[in-house]
Amino acid sequence: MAVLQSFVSVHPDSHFPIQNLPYGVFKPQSASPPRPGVAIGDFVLDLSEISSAGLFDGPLLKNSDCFLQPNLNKFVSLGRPAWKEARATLQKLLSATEPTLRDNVVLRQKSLLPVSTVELLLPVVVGDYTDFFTSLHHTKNCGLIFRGPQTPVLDNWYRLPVAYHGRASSVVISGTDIVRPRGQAHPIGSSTPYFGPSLKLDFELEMATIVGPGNELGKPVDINNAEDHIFGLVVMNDWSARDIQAWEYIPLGPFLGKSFGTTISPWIVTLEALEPFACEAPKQDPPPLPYLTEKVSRIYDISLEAHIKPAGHEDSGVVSRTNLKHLYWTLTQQLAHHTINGCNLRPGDLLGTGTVSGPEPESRACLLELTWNGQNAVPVNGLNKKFLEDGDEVILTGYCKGNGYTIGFGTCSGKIVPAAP
Ligand SMILES: O=C(O)/C=C/C(=O)CC(=O)CC(=O)O
Ligand SMILES: [Ca+2]
Ligand SMILES: [Mg+2]
Repeated sequence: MAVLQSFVSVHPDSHFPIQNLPYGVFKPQSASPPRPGVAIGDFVLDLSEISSAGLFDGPLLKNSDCFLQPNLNKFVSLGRPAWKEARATLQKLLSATEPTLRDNVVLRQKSLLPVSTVELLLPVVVGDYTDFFTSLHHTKNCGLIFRGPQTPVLDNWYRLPVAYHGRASSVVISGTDIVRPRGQAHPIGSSTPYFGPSLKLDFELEMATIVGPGNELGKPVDINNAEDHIFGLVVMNDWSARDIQAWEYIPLGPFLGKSFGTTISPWIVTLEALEPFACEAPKQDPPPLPYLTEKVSRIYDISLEAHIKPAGHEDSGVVSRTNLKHLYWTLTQQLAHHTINGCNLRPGDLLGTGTVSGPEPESRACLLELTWNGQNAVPVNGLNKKFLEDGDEVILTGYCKGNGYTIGFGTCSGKIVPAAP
């Protein structure tokens, strides 16, 4: 079957072919109001223009103002039938054989803008952010490093997707500088804690679910309907100060070692675009309780990479290659578990998967694991790196290789700048 093509020319390696159409929010100029868009090749299609031109003409979206909003929260709240209708409309409008937009010079000039000329913003207002801990490999390694060899993975971990409540106010868009946090730490062998800029600043390569329709307070989401609440995924960096974390986290879990910044990629890739890359989730032993047992248990085959561009360098070097399919708990189990006590999720909520470490040493997805808490160095462009230094930039990316096209997430990047004086 011929691969669907757009009239917009798309490089074969582009993350954004017509098969993808991820959603973001942008400003054409710094003074213009934010509006939703989809990425196509090196362009962004302005959905407020497409909506104002009356081209969302399907039954669910024809009278909707969801694309005239400064964020995607309203659109993601509408649910999968509306998402499918929007995707069908946009795939038709952008296809090589459809004249409506292709041959309308005025509308094309208004609505198709080179992405290099626009400012990308957070795609949703994130009301709440939760971070799970669902890679067995990451959990085992952190357990060995922080708690020693007795019981690196506790029994509860195999029975439920462990998580902590993160901080939504410091979720930032790719490209935002990250200020090195200051805090307390307690180096081994020292009797009093230290206060100052973190000496063990790290990244965590993760993905995150963007919640679509929420659930009412007191009404849990059934595991077999959980997918209806997932709009799509982004790549996420849960920046982590390991020295602050190690000293503060017992007994209540991560706090200031993580709440100083969390970066997400600008484009939300929908589950519809990821469908060809769904694969069977790993077998779970012991079997989960009924409320976590799915009729079909799936995850996605998404290659993930972490690169570091050291301060003063022109090029970046890869430090981790992993895959979302290594996770033990599925995205739907994470979401259903989050609501099982009656907790309500709301459109635009962000659910991090946790660090996506795989089984091989090169698939360890943070410096804590790669350097074994600073005991070893990782080579980056001829340098030996332990933790992040001021001026270092971390660039995360994710993609799925299709037959003749790539579905990608673009990049999720951030540069470390010196701590406040
Ligand atoms: O094992 C621990 O004490 C915690 C390790 C983490 O940093 C957990 C975390 O943020 C969740 C994750 O990314 O998997
Ligand atoms: Ca994390
Ligand atoms: Mg964080």
